[in-house]
Amino acid sequence: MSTTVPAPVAGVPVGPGLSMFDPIFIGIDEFGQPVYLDVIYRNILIAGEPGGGKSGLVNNICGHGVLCDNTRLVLFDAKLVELGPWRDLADAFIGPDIDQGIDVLRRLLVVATNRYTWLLANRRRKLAPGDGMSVIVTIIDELAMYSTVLGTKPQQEEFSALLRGLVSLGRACGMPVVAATQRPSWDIIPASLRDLFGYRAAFRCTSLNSSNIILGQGWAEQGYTASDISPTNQGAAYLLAEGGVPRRIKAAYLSDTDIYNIADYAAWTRRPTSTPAGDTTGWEMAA
Ligand SMILES: Nc1ncnc2c1ncn2[C@@H]1O[C@H](COP(=O)(O)OP(=O)(O)OP(=O)(O)O)[C@@H](O)[C@H]1O
Repeated sequence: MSTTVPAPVAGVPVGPGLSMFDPIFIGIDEFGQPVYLDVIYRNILIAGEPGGGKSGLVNNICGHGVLCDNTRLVLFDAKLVELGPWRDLADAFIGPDIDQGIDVLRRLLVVATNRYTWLLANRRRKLAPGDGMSVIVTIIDELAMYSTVLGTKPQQEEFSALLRGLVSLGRACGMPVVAATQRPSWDIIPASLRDLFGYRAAFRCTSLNSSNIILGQGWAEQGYTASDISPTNQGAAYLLAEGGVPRRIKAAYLSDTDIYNIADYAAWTRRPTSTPAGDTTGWEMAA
């Protein structure tokens, strides 16, 4: 009897695909226990002063997302380099172009409406894993660039209104939003927008007020303030999950090399293995 050893390339094992319906590992709490997020039905607001470690949390979510077989990413990064490593894996990558940002948000709202029409027709109120529809995660790194810096005032207002619409609509139809900003101020994060985020992560802030703007009014007075995080403790944050109490966490850190390694591996797992039917583009299939 002879045995055949498969060629190394043919034998590369593909790990079981992750799912956006799985909890996402993002780091540890102050007792060393692992911390997970359920991003699928909750939007996430991430804010804190520059250099506090926000991009670590954002990259943990991107890293999980690209390794999922049922997940599409839509990335907004006016600085290009923060989310740039994931750009080839995204349905859309929007740089410092507010017109493109507005177009993509409008398209996402159409997709969200289509999904609700489908849910209604199927007597359902939210998307479930067996529905066969992809999860579309929109990630915005530096929200303030689109809402206060790029474009004209009417464009910024339109961007903010569309984003508010997506944050309101997205969670039950499998289209969560992750938004990060280094400017925790009322003009960037009004309470009406903040309260639509089921998760809020406050990285180091300079004042109690900034921390309250992220987590919600009154938390600093109860002892939960990101202004007590040391400037040298990058990656530490208070994480508030809807209905809970803020929890001190330390986000897992991915170096640039780790990020590119994950992105390369994800590109390999997502490589086309057969010709798609017709001429449907990935973006159209997202609906
Ligand atoms: N979880 C972490 N553990 C250890 N070091 C970290 C962690 N997160 C960040 N750092 C360190 O802090 C530096 C700044 O972090 P990062 O760029 O994530 O901050 P940021 O809040 O995203 O800043 P910006 O607002 O300027 O984008 C990193 O280059 C890294 O050296």
